[in-house]
Amino acid sequence: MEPILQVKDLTHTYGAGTPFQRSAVEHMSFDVNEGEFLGIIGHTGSGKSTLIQHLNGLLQPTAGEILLRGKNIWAEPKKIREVRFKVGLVFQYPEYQLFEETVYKDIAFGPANQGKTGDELDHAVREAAKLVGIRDDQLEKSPFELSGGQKRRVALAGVLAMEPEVLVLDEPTAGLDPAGRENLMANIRDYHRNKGKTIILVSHSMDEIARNVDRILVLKNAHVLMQGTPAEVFARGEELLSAGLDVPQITRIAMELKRRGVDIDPAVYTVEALERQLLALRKGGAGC
Ligand SMILES: Nc1ncnc2c1ncn2[C@@H]1O[C@H](COP(=O)(O)OP(=O)(O)OP(=O)(O)O)[C@@H](O)[C@H]1O
Repeated sequence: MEPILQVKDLTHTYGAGTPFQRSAVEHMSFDVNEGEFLGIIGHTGSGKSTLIQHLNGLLQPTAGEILLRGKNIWAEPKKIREVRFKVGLVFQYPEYQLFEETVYKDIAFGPANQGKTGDELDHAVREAAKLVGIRDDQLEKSPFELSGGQKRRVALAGVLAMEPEVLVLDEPTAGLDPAGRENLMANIRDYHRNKGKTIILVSHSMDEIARNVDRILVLKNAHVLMQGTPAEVFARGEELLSAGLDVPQITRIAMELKRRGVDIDPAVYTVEALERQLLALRKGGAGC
């Protein structure tokens, strides 16, 4: 099946032709499959935000292409608005962009712009609110009466209400406490499971990435350093650490056990997988 999104030899240079010229993305290529949950990780300044702003045409490539269902999104620049509806981008700290007087109106802003009216608009708003755990009685409140985590849910609902084919989330859990982070990720996982939509998640947290995604893209200094399933990427734990990146806590423990001579495969990233290996070792030992 054709990938839903293809990034082909993408380069983006800020301030091209000026003394401040800087390439934030250089020759990046990768595909995103329909229904996939892709995680993007990389240290600060590695190019994550620049990359994802190309996926819905907020930034235009200096070189290379973005294909959505096989079509270059800039083939007809006048239609870039449609691309922005199909690829929904939720920025970092999106709650700062809430401005309407009620939660309902804020969620309705995007889908109304898309041309939805009447029952269709009402359904889109209520459905999106439900997906992110905003109750009906909160819809008529001012967004400013809500907690930080709830405000963020409202901003996310505003994008979901546009029913994007691809949802791109830039650090959706930044600044939330551990319970808030896990609650929001649970909503995002449910959305992925129930709607089967493609999600691209940018995160600084290897643990968050490891727990949620099907495939990982690791960026370093404007390039793709590696890509693969979590098992494939974490099998290269030493390389990640020497590139100044993190590994999930479980992988770190497994790597340390391996270093101490325990006969273990360090490419594990879930408690269950580590437990299985340790139990197998114990059984093996008991049989000796
Ligand atoms: N508007 C801009 N003008 C000039 N340079 C920029 C601009 N935006 C980003 N950069 C530079 O491009 C590089 C990549 O930045 P980008 O924000 O894409 O990285 P990032 O991986 O998202 O970082 P973070 O994790 O801190 O959000 C950085 O060196 C940054 O300083």
